[in-house]
Amino acid sequence: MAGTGVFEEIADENSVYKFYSESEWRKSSSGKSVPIINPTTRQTHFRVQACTQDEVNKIIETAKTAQKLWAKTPLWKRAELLHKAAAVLKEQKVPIAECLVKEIAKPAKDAVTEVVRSGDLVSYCAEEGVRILGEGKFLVSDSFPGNERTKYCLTSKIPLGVVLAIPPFNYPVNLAVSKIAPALIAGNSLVLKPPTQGAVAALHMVHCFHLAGFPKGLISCVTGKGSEIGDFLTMHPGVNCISFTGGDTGIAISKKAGMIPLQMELGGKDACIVLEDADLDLATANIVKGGFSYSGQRCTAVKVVLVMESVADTLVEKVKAKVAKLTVGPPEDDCDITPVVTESSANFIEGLVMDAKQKGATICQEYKREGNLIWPLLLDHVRPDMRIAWEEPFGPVLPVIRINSVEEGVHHCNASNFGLQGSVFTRDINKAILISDAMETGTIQINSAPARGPDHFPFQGLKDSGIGSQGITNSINMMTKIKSTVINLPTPSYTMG
Ligand SMILES: NC(=O)C1=CN([C@@H]2O[C@H](COP(=O)(O)OP(=O)(O)OC[C@H]3O[C@@H](n4cnc5c(N)ncnc54)[C@H](OP(=O)(O)O)[C@@H]3O)[C@@H](O)[C@H]2O)C=CC1
Ligand SMILES: O=C(O)[C@H](O)COP(=O)(O)O
Repeated sequence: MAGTGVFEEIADENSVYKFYSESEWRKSSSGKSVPIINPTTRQTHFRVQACTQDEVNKIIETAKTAQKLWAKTPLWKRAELLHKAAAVLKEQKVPIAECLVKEIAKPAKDAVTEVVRSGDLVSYCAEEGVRILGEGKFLVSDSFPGNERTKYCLTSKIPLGVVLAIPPFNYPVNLAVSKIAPALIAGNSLVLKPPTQGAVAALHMVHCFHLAGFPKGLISCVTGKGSEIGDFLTMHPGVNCISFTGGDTGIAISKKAGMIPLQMELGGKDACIVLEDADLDLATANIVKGGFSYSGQRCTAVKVVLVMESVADTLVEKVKAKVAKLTVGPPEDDCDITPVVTESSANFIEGLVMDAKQKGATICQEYKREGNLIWPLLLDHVRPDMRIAWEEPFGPVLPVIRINSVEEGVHHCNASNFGLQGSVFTRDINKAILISDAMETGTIQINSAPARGPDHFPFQGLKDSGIGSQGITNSINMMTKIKSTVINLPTPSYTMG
């Protein structure tokens, strides 16, 4: 149960969750709180502190001081603490998962999986950090024209300072630790601003790091609405790096942030191209899993199917049959399709469906909605003049566009503003490689649905889908800077010479 057991101290007497600063759980001096609406009941389920700008200033000041000491902490000790945090996180998977169920309507089993995956991510990050941060480069000067061998250059990776982490609602724990763990192992301090929906699960996760015993001020968590404190945080002169996952907000942040490294993982319109020679059962299974798991609220969800006309009828029939078997209902019952995160999301999704219906798309199932719960829907014969051909619903609604050539499919994919992932189903590996090379996205999956994981794989988006690359190794590298030390010799020196 939230706010009990080891988590007792993180909520106040009115069950308002506190924010985390200087290794203590605190109430905001604003005296205000932000409600978290349960997507299923549409009632306020939790409240978190609405932090003030002064509290943010204090947190960043403390983070700066803490980072200086942390950078002097041996790498193996940093790793040891991360391993401890990972263990506590996994031990506490049940209460944290309960929060995910109530705050973001994540199906019960997936909620537990998110927490366990997060613990594994933290441990892997500790191990990877020990390996890659312990290595540097050694360069000699005589490889560049005109130089003798008089200079030895040693490079190492140094921390950036204070890293600001802003994850989205759909993975408030996993996409938080995917920023926290690399930042910490690399010697940075970390300020987390969790999504409002998902903030309480994130606060529980932060408490696991607290219980692991990280030094005072190294990790902080500030809560409040992104629209109210977001700009203050992202434009704060004390922040040295921003790692953000979310929607278009990230584009706005990248325009406002100062001259600091940015890691942005934004939206996607992941296309799934199905060729005539595809294994249609395999494609069907992946389209349904990829399109409808967590009700389509994944940046890597299959968001448009581009199928060759000759196999389209068969594929659509197979997908329809599988969609009919999806269970729909509350996350507590571990249903496949659960309410989408907010009423405004549900309204947005409905708008896309109505636009497509009005313009002549074939609605394969009856459109049904109760509150935030939208029944899974397949839209066939979608054309490029329909909004759903281009916009991401972030809901259980999947458009199918019938194509007459591979080029048509690749063209549709590349005409999108997004470029996160894509997938292609074919038995011809040569064709698959050519299509993969032609698709302008950060990753192409051959014969499988798009996915971020396993979490050590590089994960990146082109165009409006992001800046930089994630994945454990890339995130650690991104949260460091190269420093060189050059040894200048009085005379040229050649090994064995
Ligand atoms: N590429 C990827 O890896 C992923 C991309 N996404 C994309 O994210 C979107 C859905 O997630 P959602 O959480 O709604 O995305 P948002 O962009 O609305 O929010 C993401 C985070 O930004 C915060 N935020 C809001 N306004 C500001 C601001 N002005 N300054 C700083 N932070 C701010 C939010 O806080 P608050 O909740 O308080 O508003 C939240 O923590 C979809 O478009 C989806 O495609 C989602 C997951 C992964
Ligand atoms: O936020 C998202 O949607 C993810 O980054 C996708 O992760 P997944 O592919 O592992 O679900």
